[in-house]
Amino acid sequence: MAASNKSPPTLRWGIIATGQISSWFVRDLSLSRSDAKAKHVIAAIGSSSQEKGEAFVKEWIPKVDPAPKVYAGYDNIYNHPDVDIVYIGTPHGFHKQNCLAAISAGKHVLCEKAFTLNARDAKEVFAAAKEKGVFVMEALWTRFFPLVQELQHLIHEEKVIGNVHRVFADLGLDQDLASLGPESRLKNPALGAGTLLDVCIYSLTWGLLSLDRNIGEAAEQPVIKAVQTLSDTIDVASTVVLFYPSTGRQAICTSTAMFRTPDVFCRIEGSEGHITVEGVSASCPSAFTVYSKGQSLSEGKRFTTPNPGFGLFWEADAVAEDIAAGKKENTIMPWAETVRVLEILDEARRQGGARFPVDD
Ligand SMILES: NC(=O)C1=CN([C@@H]2O[C@H](COP(=O)(O)OP(=O)(O)OC[C@H]3O[C@@H](n4cnc5c(N)ncnc54)[C@H](OP(=O)(O)O)[C@@H]3O)[C@@H](O)[C@H]2O)C=CC1
Ligand SMILES: O=C1OC[C@@H](O)[C@H](O)[C@H]1O
Repeated sequence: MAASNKSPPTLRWGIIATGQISSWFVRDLSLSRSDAKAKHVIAAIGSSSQEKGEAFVKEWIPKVDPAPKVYAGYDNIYNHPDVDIVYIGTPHGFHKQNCLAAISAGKHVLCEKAFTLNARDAKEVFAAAKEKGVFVMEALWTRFFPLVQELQHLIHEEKVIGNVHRVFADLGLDQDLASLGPESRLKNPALGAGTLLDVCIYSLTWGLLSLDRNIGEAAEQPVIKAVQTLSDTIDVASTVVLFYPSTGRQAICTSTAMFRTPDVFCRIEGSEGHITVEGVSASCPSAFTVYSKGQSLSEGKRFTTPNPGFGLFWEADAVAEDIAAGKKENTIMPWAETVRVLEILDEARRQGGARFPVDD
């Protein structure tokens, strides 16, 4: 095949919010990578205050040249002439309004997980995006890790462990919620607090991706069984069981705010063996090991791929390629998949009892 001489696309980002995930995201955008599939320009940053925005640039991307323009408030980002796409790193409860504002200004959007507080709101955002003709994606970064792509290939195409029948996936954090004020995004139900939207979404991702090669509308819809441990109205622990009646396969997807999950956070069991997945958390896998039936711990085959940053640049590259190709949604995280996952989360909260004011 002839080598392509097309240069990688350039995407100009406007960042709203300067919290933890935005800091990781801009750091990853600014990485120098020989295999980058896109050139990322951090054009502008919007924060609750000018000082906070400037401190963020100084701390996280001091060497980016030219330095991004910093603004107090988010409106300047939505309307910025040098911004192609708005990255939304606010708490869950603001995602819908931030997305709608960016879309209304004609910008593409990459919005952090959980995309909205419920499936109804996500559908509203996608309807607005469709009408405006812009690209929108939920930043479910884990799905874009080459390691996760490789794992899906080995499970579903090569069937390295035969037929998968059971999955355990956990994301637990020791969050010391008692020390946080009621306004914290981890405590305030109006912001979508609770482990379900914050971290169980990753455990669910492992269950869904391991048990079905299809996503979105093509996926088999599992039966959902859920329980939640509540503190006031937010969940401090959730267990969501996915049950696929066609074959009886099941996933046990869990989260907690009271205990940090050890490195091995997921086990995928099949008729011919099993796979363990490890990493700092289910959001950020670093390796997996495939064991054929009967193999001991030392006999498994370990897979790993280098991650020179936090691992957020893979989704950013995918977005840039999609936008350059004129696409409005991404095939790894299409709109229907975001809605499907939120419908599962809605059902888990209906059964488990966690409520958000927006539900009423
Ligand atoms: N932390 C993580 O590891 C990851 C988080 N995410 C997702 O990213 C989103 C943000 O999470 P994270 O970065 O941890 O959150 P942080 O609390 O660290 O940051 C959120 C930022 O949102 C802005 N903001 C606007 N209004 C409010 C408000 N009322 N309360 C708090 N913050 C507000 C603030 O930025 P400013 O003052 O600049 O406007 C704030 O710094 C969530 O959807 C989360 O699920 C995704 C992957 C990983
Ligand atoms: O997405 C996330 O992953 C890691 C957690 O620390 C964080 O609370 C969450 O938002």
